[in-house]
Amino acid sequence: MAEETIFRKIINKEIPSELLYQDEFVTAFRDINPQAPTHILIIPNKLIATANEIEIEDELLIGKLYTVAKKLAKQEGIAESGYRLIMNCNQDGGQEVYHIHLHLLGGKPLGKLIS
Ligand SMILES: CCNC(=O)OC[C@H]1O[C@@H](n2cnc3c(=O)[nH]c(N)nc32)[C@H](O)[C@@H]1O
Repeated sequence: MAEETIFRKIINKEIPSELLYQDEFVTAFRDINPQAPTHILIIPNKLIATANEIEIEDELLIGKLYTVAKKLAKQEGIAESGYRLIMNCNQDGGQEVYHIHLHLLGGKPLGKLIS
């Protein structure tokens, strides 16, 4: 069984964070070390360690991360200007917290990721 991370404490509101969204399936909060004017993490309340652990029964849940991201992008006023959605997986992908999270980045030109 995958190990719980700091994100469990954020989901449970045991540590302070700016919760932007929470329902029974998904929680979203601002990144503690923002890499853009808008940098939000959107995570499933269910612990899934990495993208490699996403199973067929998680498909609707994963889709929900994107519909919450869309809502937040609109709320942040970056829907039209544009934003980036990233999920890192494991070491080479730069994953640091092993509870999958979708990064929503925007608020400035982000440039080409892979030129
Ligand atoms: C670097 C990309 N790879 C990755 O795994 O991202 C993990 C992301 O989670 C962020 N983060 C870590 N601890 C906390 C915390 O206690 N609170 C908050 N609000 N964000 C946190 C960290 O800044 C990083 O962007």
